[in-house]
Amino acid sequence: MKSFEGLFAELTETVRNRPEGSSTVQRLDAGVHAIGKKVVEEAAEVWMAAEYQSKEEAAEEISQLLYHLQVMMIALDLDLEDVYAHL
Ligand SMILES: N=c1c2ncn([C@@H]3O[C@H](COP(=O)(O)OP(=O)(O)OP(=O)(O)O)[C@@H](O)[C@H]3O)c2ncn1[C@@H]1O[C@H](COP(=O)(O)O)[C@@H](O)[C@H]1O
Repeated sequence: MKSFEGLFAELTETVRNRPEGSSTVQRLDAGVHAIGKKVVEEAAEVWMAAEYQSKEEAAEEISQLLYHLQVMMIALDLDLEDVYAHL
């Protein structure tokens, strides 16, 4: 099973190698504004799933929000320690 750290390492590698067809590369190329919109959209989907859908659907939305937050971290050249320092 993938962890937060494992996904971040995978995305960092993906961005370094820029493989053909990577949606992560496309999202990063679209820039911070587009990534920010996706973060807000996924956060709203987490909220709606939490209130009106199943726990499993909420968990899936949360995983997608975590992914888009990691894309934002990479766009801003933040690493895990930069964020963990504030936890
Ligand atoms: N964990 C994720 C992940 N979570 C969410 N998403 C993206 O976020 C979208 C979910 O948003 P929505 O439900 O709003 O779907 P949508 O409306 O079709 O979204 P858009 O594609 O239009 O933005 C998915 O369709 C994916 O594009 C992810 N995309 C990639 N990953 C993982 O990231 C890694 C690298 O992926 P690639 O860059 O595609 O190789 C792989 O391990 C993937 O599993």
